[in-house]
Amino acid sequence: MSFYRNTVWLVKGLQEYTKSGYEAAAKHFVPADLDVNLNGRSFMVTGANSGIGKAAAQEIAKRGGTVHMVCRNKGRAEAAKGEIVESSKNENVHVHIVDMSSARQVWEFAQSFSQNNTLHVLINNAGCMVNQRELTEEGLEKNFATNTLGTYILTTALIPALKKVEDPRVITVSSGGMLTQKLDVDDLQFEKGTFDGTMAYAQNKRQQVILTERWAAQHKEIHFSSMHPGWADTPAVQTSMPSFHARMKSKLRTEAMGADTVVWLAISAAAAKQPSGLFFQGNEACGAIQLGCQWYFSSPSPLPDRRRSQPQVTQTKKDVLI
Ligand SMILES: NC(=O)c1ccc[n+]([C@@H]2O[C@H](COP(=O)([O-])OP(=O)(O)OC[C@H]3O[C@@H](n4cnc5c(N)ncnc54)[C@H](O)[C@@H]3O)[C@@H](O)[C@H]2O)c1
Repeated sequence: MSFYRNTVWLVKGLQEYTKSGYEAAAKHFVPADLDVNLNGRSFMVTGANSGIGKAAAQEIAKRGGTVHMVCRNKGRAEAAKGEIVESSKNENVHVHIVDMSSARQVWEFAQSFSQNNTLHVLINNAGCMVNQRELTEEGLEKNFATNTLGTYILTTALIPALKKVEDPRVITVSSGGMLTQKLDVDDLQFEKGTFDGTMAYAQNKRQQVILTERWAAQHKEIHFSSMHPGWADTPAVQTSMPSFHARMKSKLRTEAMGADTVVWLAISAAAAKQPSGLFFQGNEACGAIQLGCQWYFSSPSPLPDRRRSQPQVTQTKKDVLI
């Protein structure tokens, strides 16, 4: 990681990925965008038992949508489901136990789900930052297996089901951390050099953004987006980045703030009017990307402010990215 790139990302992140960054951006939001009745629409949220995924599931359930929670741990999933049902008064909340780091489990789940259910929106939210190099039972590096391969298999396996419905969408929760890395396709398993979990995570998040662009190009019937939720106070941040969490705690967004753009992308008519395949940030100025755009983006203009009727759209420059 370049020192300069990291510094730019951190300085702009302090201004824009924090709670105050969210509050400044929220002045331009259009509340009516989220005033949607989701009765009859079905949403799958991976990693829905905590943090951003649970907050997004809650917002969807509150509006009457059917929620399929894809979680690894049955006890935690059922507890979260209970809270969501209680707060939303919506009984259409279902738990599916799947370890997203297991390619076999993800594939088998997606096949059986598609045969028995309808799906309108897939939210790829489950993610991890494992700081030691660990392998899954299938012999894959764990961050890659969870963040990239699990997301890839679930999405591609559900594409036929998504193509059968009206207004299908896929939202992938990436991270602004991906801006610190160019894609490195030569070492997807992080076998070379000293292992760095933060770098592996940033590579995976970059891979999710590029997959989103590729899916959008290949499957025009489906609306794809990737996004950065800002810096939110969630279990992942507390456990995987304890010193960052300790320093930033008072500045971090709430889980609901982190989920806000996910929900907007998943349910609003305004989001569906955006071109498919873009990367969104949850706040207005998207300055880290703007500064990073010398390397990553073809135009110095901001990424779409998701609540404006006439957003500026910035496309990624693939030759620079790759
Ligand atoms: N919180 C932030 O500041 C922040 C910033 C950028 C991106 N993100 C992204 O947001 C997403 C949600 O993270 P969060 O911050 O809410 O943390 P979180 O820990 O609350 O949520 C992560 C979820 O993923 C699930 N998960 C992890 N590995 C899994 C596996 N193998 N199988 C099934 N589920 C698995 C966890 O159980 C949990 O429910 C992640 O993709 C993360 O990378 C978060």
